[in-house]
Amino acid sequence: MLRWYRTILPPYIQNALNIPKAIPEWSSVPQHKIVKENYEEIASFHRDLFEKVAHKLFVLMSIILELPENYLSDAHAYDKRSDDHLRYMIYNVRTQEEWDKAQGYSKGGHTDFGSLTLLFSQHVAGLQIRTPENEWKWVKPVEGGITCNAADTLTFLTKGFIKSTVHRVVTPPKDQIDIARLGLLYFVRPGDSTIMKPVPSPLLDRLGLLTDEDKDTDAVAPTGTEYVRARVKDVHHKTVLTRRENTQFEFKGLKVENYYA
Ligand SMILES: O=C(O)CCC(=O)C(=O)O
Ligand SMILES: [Fe+2]
Repeated sequence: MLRWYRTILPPYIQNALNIPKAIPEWSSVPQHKIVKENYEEIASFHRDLFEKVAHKLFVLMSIILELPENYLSDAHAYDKRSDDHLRYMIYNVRTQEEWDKAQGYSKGGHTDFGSLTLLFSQHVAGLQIRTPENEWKWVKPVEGGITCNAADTLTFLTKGFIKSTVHRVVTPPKDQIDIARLGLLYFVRPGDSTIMKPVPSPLLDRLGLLTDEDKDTDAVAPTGTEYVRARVKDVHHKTVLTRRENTQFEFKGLKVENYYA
């Protein structure tokens, strides 16, 4: 589970350290020395992030969806087994030529795989989001702020009512190009006990978004963990990157657009 791994870019360009949730199920996952030495602080920060930020956002969304207010938070509960993780990610200093190479794969943007991504504000610009009008906009750093991206499993659970943010990381402005860009992110994902069926929201029903199959409590669907792992495998576990812009990824009826590689 602990992975220094390549995301969609070559390792000289970008490295990530993933730290799974601090729950007994993941206690035997090997830890990097720096994580071991600071684990108490990391573990309480991890849980706080869920309880003080993600939980509240889920409550707001549940209220909007006219569901019991803990509905979405329970579906992503911190104590339940799921592949949530904190990620330290560094974009090493690179030349314009290296940025160009990397952006060949990332310029179309992407959506995140889980339900919510919390990104701690940092001062090296790079993150952009795509507006509904298909324009790219810089995400401005907000001192002490957290940028929150809605992601694909939340889109599935709400039948597209909450839409994944399409985003990308581009070359920082000229005066920041020689500064390494270190980010801290928290990925919230549905786990083993969350079945990937649309939520029974009266609002979604009134909007005509729920089909008879969506409302059939006996209909079979993958768990959050199954879906997320299939998606991770499709994007990250490869030795050769192939262009997949304008294609779709589909797993057991759950479909998303590939905007990049
Ligand atoms: O580094 C960033 O600002 C965003 C990274 C990102 O989009 C991701 O890891 O999914
Ligand atoms: Fe992302």
